[in-house]
Amino acid sequence: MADVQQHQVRRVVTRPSWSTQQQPQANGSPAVSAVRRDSTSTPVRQPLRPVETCDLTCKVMLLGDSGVGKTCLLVRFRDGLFLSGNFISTVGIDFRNKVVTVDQSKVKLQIWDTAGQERFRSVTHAYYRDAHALLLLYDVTNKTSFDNIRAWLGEIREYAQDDVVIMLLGNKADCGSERVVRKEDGERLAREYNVAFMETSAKTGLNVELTFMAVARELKSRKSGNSDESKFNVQDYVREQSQRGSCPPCNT
Ligand SMILES: Nc1nc2c(ncn2[C@@H]2O[C@H](COP(=O)(O)OP(=O)(O)OP(=O)(O)O)[C@@H](O)[C@H]2O)c(=O)[nH]1
Repeated sequence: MADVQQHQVRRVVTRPSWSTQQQPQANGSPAVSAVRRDSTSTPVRQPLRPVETCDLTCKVMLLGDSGVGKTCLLVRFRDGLFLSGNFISTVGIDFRNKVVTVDQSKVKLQIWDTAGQERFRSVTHAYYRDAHALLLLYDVTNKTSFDNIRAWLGEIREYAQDDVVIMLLGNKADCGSERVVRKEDGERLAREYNVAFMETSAKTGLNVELTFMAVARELKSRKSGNSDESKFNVQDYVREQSQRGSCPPCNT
């Protein structure tokens, strides 16, 4: 699978960093106050922000060729920003958390941003097995990134759990005149592999919330095993919501 772009600079080197400081306390109680000393050495009590407790933690991985927009999609979802300008390629793997609310339940999404470059593939493979959901991106302005999707799905079959939730995303949908992959081609490929499909834009925010909320809903319904909720189907949900043309309310 060829890397599709050359890059100027490297993003900060990141390593798999499962920091316990970002986890809620085991007993769910709020964190205690910390003591800060000011310039006169008088102790000043500073309340720490309460640690948010969650009903469910899901590991979501972003996959796809280098340059398709994985980091931008994550940043758009988590911070509501678009990283334009020079493309800085991810090195290795990194993760960010975001808590969303699904039907009164707090779902923590641990979103792993992987390097798309081939030389990091062996590093990222090691993380597939733990993932509950995989967002597989191609760039609608880059045919090679689309053609490589079959190879990515092969790797997913090899390294991920059989029941992992997979969503195929055609990113950069805002690039009208540069588009070389038609939406119908993405839909057809998704149907062939029986995975959910959406076109997204990290630049405009198109379908970004919807993507992550659909994943959170699917994983929550699987976890709950509740007869009504277990009827939830991520593909139907995505289809319905995209036809409505708007994102459902998502409380973050
Ligand atoms: N127009 C447009 N540009 C985008 C979009 N998403 C990302 N880009 C641009 O595409 C380039 C690559 O984006 P990244 O998010 O760094 O790509 P990546 O998939 O994380 O790349 P690697 O870290 O190398 O795997 C950047 O210059 C972004 O500004 C989008 O939705 N629309």
